[in-house]
This record gives sequence, structure tokens and C-alpha cells, in this order.
Amino acid sequence: MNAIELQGIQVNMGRKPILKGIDLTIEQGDFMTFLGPSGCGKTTLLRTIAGLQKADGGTIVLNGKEVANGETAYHMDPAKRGLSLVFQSYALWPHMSVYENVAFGLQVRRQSKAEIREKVTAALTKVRIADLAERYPGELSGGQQQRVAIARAIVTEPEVLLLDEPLSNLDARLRVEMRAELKRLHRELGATIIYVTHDQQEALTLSTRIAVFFEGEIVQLDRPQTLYQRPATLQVADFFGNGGMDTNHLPAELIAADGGRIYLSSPVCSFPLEGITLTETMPVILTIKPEHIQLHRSYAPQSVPCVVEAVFPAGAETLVKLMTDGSELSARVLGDAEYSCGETVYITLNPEHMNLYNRDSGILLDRVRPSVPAREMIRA
Ligand SMILES: Nc1ncnc2c1ncn2[C@@H]1O[C@H](COP(=O)(O)OP(=O)(O)OP(=O)(O)O)[C@@H](O)[C@H]1O
Repeated sequence: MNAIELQGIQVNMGRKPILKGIDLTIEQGDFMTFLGPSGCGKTTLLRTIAGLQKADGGTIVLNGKEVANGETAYHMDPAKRGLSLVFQSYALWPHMSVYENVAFGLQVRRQSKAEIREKVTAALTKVRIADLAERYPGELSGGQQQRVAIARAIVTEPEVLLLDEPLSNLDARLRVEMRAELKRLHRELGATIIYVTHDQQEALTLSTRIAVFFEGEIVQLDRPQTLYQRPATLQVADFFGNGGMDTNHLPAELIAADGGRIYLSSPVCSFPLEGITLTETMPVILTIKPEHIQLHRSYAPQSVPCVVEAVFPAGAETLVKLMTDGSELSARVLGDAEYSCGETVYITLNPEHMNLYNRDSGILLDRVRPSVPAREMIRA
């Protein structure tokens, strides 16, 4: 059974539409991440699922049961939805010990003392802070407080766990550590998790599926790998730019030749394609990520000469800005590579990692599929 089904969810704040008709099915056991820039509506959708925000239109079905209906104004009480929510600010009660914070939800449900002790201990052990049970939130680090918040959310054994940017208050190192913890928890609990973040690395590492939001709409819903390799629009491709080295965009053309053959013509490569039909020449954008450009110090078969414009050593990798035929390219090279500005280098590109987008709409047309083996590829 699907854990959650959203149909046509609309939310307005005053006259402003914040969510513009969200359709989304979340499967049982999914780790679904809502990813997108600030203000695109991720938290609003999470709050709407939790019941903290009323939907102005559309329906929400949780485990086969309707919990919200914008048309009939039906709105099930958040406490009855069987969900747990963890906020960015941990929202712990400062006057209660860690144990009491976690036990609170069970006490409200009037469970026996023995049962509560067993469940709280199990939850604290799962998030690896059983030894801190008697401390107060003010005596804990940010990472420890976040673990308490997660323990409090899982102690009631919710079917769905909602996490709103839970790691954003932690320092970079703790964030990476907590990512691994969340992944382990998801595996151990088998619960459905909905996770909100604007951090693409976090989304790619944790999720089974990612919904990318822009301006109140889902623009792509896919597995992390697919999303990374085949962004549905140039906007999504740019959002997945990494460390200031964005996906390369190259103006190119699809040329319809006699006999129905289609040629790709670009500043870095030119060859016939398969899988595309066209009747007239079409302007496109060819994209390739910096990590898919190979640099060579001397001429290699099928390589294209480029001039090094700038070099940015970044420890484990080196980012290199290149110029070829009036087009700027970014390449990412593993390790500490020493190139000097003005030096001529040669690049090779694997067509498997290239995508073609409509130049006007920015929508993905196809991946690049040469109809000849790579060795027969020629430069424009
Ligand atoms: N209570 C409110 N009243 C008016 N506008 C609101 C309210 N809450 C949110 N908004 C607006 O709704 C839009 C979506 O906000 P939301 O918090 O869902 O975005 P988000 O994608 O989660 O952003 P962030 O990553 O910054 O948290 C924003 O433009 C925000 O200003």
C-alpha cells in the first residue's frame, strides 16, 4: 500500500499561491526528500501533510485513509495522523531531562511506567545517547539535542517520520556524521521518512527518491542517481551544480540532414545521433558536468585543445576553468593537479554523460546517443 498519496494540494498564504497543485505518491518505506531553494514551499508541504497547515485544495490519504480534503474542508487532527515531526530547532523542553522529553509522548498516551521505560531506553539506544538520559537539554551539544529530538519522534513508533531540515543547525562535520545515523535509522526502523532540505548532498546521500521543488511545484521526481545524471530541466541541472562549478552549458545545434540523419554540432564535438527525429535544425543546449571532462597534457585521440583560464586547488580535487573556441568550460580533476594559466591542455568527453535541452524551454530533450562509436566522433 502507498504510505501517502497527495492529489492536487494547494495552499495559499493570503492571495499568494504557495503550493500550486502537488501530486505525489510516497511508498511505504521510502526516504522521500523535498529538495529546492529557500521559499519554494517544501516546509509548507511537510506541515500540510502533518496537519499543521490546512490545504486550500486537494486531498491527502495516509495509509488508505483520507486525512485532509481541501474541497470539503475536512482536516484530521494532527495528533490522530500517526506521524512524528522533527523540526530544525529541536524544540526540546528545557526543564525536562532527556528521558522525560522522550517519555512525554508515551505518558500522554497513558502507557504503563514499565512499558515507557522499555521504549524510551530502546529509542535512546537507537540514537546512541542512552548514557545521557538524566541530562537536561542545556547540558547537551547541538548534535546530542538533535538525537533527543529524533528519539522523541521515533519512540511512539510512527508510521511516517517527517524531518524538517533536522541537520541544518549542526556544524559540517556533525552533519556528515548524522547523515550516516539517519541512513542507519531508516534501515533499522523501516519507517517511511519525508525529509526537507535545500542541501543537495544531503538529499543525494539519504534519499530513495527526491522531489525537486521550484516555486510551489514539483519539477522532477526521481531516484537520486537519475536526478543527478538526467536533470529534467536546465534549472534543475544548475541547482545540482557543485561547489561553485556548475554543469557546463554549451550552445549547440541539432542539424537535420538528408536521409533523416540528425547531427549534433557543438564547440566540443560533432557526430550523428540516434533516437531523435527532427525536420529542421534546432538550437539546443548541450550539458556536461565538470567531473566528466578528462584533461590530458598532450594530444589524445578525439581530444579538443583548450586553454587553461584559472585553477582552483580544493584539496581532494582541482577545479580548472578552460576556454575553447570562445566557450568556457569547467573541469574537475581528482587530486592535486598542477596546471598553469595560459597552458594548452586537451580534453576528452564521454557522450554518455551529456544531455540535450531545448534552448527555449530548458526542458530535457534526450541524453546524447551517438550513432557511431566514440572513435569515429569528430570535432565540429
Ligand atoms: N505563515 C506564513 N505567512 C505568509 N507567508 C508564508 C508563511 N509561511 C510561509 N510563507 C511563504 O511561503 C513560501 C514557502 O515557504 P516555505 O517555508 O514552505 O519554503 P521552504 O521551501 O521550506 O523554504 P526554506 O528552505 O527557506 O525553509 C515562502 O515564500 C514564505 O515566505
